[in-house]
Amino acid sequence: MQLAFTKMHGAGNDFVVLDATRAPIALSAAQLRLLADRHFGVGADQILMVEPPPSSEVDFRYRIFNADGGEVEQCGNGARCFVAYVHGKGLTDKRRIRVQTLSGIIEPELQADGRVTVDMGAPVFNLPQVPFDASGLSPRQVDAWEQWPLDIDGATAWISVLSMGNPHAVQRVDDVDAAPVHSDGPRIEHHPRFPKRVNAGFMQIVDAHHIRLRVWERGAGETLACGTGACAAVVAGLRHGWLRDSVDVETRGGLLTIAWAGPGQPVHMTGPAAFVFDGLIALPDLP
Ligand SMILES: N[C@@H](CCC[C@H](N)C(=O)O)C(=O)O
Repeated sequence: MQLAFTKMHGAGNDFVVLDATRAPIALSAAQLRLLADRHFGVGADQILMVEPPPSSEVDFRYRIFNADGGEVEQCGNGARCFVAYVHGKGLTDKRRIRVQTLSGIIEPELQADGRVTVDMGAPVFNLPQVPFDASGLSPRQVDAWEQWPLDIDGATAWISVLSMGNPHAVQRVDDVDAAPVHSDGPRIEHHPRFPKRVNAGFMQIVDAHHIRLRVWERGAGETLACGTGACAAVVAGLRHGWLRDSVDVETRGGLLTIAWAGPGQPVHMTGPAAFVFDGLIALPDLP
């Protein structure tokens, strides 16, 4: 099968974007893994599939697959690239778009400077909905919100747990460059208390409007930026009283700005979306 694709990135979180608006594209998990493979395929953290709207309520459907081939609910950097893609490829001339994702409707908007702002919806704190199994654990209160003790091979990491449509465990660290992202990240991702696995964020507070963040992503490993991870970290920092209003999130791939007005309110994320190249790949049949 010859497959046309576009390579994009949002703050270094990179994507293979596929246009399934004219004809459906069905790929096996093995084919998705090959597309994402940096040696044998195109290379990407996630594959994004642009599809026709499932109802008149929305303009498009957008599906997200991690590099490991698993379909997931939400992707913040992907949402920005999605908007730049449908606009750049002439699939719509609307600058504000309503998009159906696996975890609900989001509303991204293309700004005049080329950046994209996304209404990511309200964060979810209900633990079974994340999902996180807190049975038998005693939380500690940090300002308005609790942190949970997560046992990692006998050591305790204090984590803030929430969903941005997808699951996140955020911990505060003194120095993000020295954080155990590659050792603890996979342990947290696969921790039995997270039945659907989890994205593990490591956040250094610089000041009340500036954090540095690294994220070990479920199904992709450490990425240069994670949009939902940035939203989750800022929401945690605001609820714990470490941050104020609008916060710049410095990632290894670029800057994201996150604003949140409090529980029940949507999180707004602003950041870049960039085209890299268009291509064609011969994809073998892989069950
Ligand atoms: N890169 C993303 C998140 C992609 C999905 C995530 N790895 C998950 O499994 O939930 C972002 O920018 O939000």
